[in-house]
Amino acid sequence: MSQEKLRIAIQKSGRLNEDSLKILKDAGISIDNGKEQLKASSRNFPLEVMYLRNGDIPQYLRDGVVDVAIIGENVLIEKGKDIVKGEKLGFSKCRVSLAVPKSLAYNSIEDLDGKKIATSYPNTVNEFLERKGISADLHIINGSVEIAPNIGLADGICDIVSSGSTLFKNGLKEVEVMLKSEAVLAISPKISEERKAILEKLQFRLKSVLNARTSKYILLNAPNEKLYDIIELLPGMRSPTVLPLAKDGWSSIHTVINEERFWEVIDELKEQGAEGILVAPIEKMVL
Ligand SMILES: Nc1ncnc2c1ncn2[C@@H]1O[C@H](COP(=O)(O)OP(=O)(O)OP(=O)(O)O)[C@@H](O)[C@H]1O
Ligand SMILES: O=P(O)(O)OC[C@H]1O[C@H](OP(=O)(O)OP(=O)(O)O)[C@H](O)[C@@H]1O
Ligand SMILES: [Mg+2]
Repeated sequence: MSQEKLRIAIQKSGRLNEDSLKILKDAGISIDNGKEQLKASSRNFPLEVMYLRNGDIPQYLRDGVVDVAIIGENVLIEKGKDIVKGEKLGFSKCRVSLAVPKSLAYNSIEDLDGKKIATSYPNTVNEFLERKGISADLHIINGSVEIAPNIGLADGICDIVSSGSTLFKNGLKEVEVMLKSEAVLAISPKISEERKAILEKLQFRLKSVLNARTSKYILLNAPNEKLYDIIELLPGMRSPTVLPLAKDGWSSIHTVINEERFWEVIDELKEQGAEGILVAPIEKMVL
């Protein structure tokens, strides 16, 4: 059997680390994780894990030192345009935005012309401003960007926003959303054919986990005369399963539904006479 292993980069510590390891675990991949180790192997999947800084990962992918990575899409946009973007992984959702002090009157992007902007994402800001025909003076810093206007370092900032609480605490307001981001799989342009075959297996497993995370298995009881109205609200993977109940004139309907869709139709289901609605998580979903 081939000894070939796929090398994956995971953020060493920070916002992506835990969810990245969790998605691999949910995909049935066990990683022997000595806390201080920078490298680890899976015992049940041909995978070698390298723990790296998120910001360094594009370069490692470019050089082919790692084959694949879990990384914030915003980092790829900033410094990994040549890296292949794979599946979106549904966690670490955020946006990259421009913000200015609350007290500043802001009407349009033109208000930033000639101003000083502090950021860790110079390429993203430059591209955005260029598209808008605006030129600004960028001040590149690596962290605590939101404090810059308060200490007289810049007129505005560009940084990651999620809940908005960091902006709020620093007396800033979000004025332009430049892009939206979440964790993605990123693939080295130098990956070998042999490792690509392992990657395809990994992608298949990740897709099954992601499908399962966004879907629910639902069971409900319905009076037979309402069966078809209820089924219409619940398109299943192929079609819902209908089983007769011991009680005459009633059936049980089982189906798989996107969780958001479930909340959209719940009131209608009840109006149509659905009872005893159970919603259960799905562990894996192979389509
Ligand atoms: N507040 C947030 N909410 C949601 N996602 C976020 C948030 N902040 C950052 N992210 C996402 O998580 C990624 C990692 O962020 P984190 O702050 O842990 O690391 P970093 O400082 O950008 O990178 P490095 O690993 O190089 O130190 C970011 O690139 C972004 O995609
Ligand atoms: O809108 P919010 O929910 O407040 O999140 C946004 C903040 O989160 C990130 O910083 P992080 O906490 O990762 O700290 P860091 O500067 O050490 O990366 C980002 O750089 C913002 O400062
Ligand atoms: Mg951060």
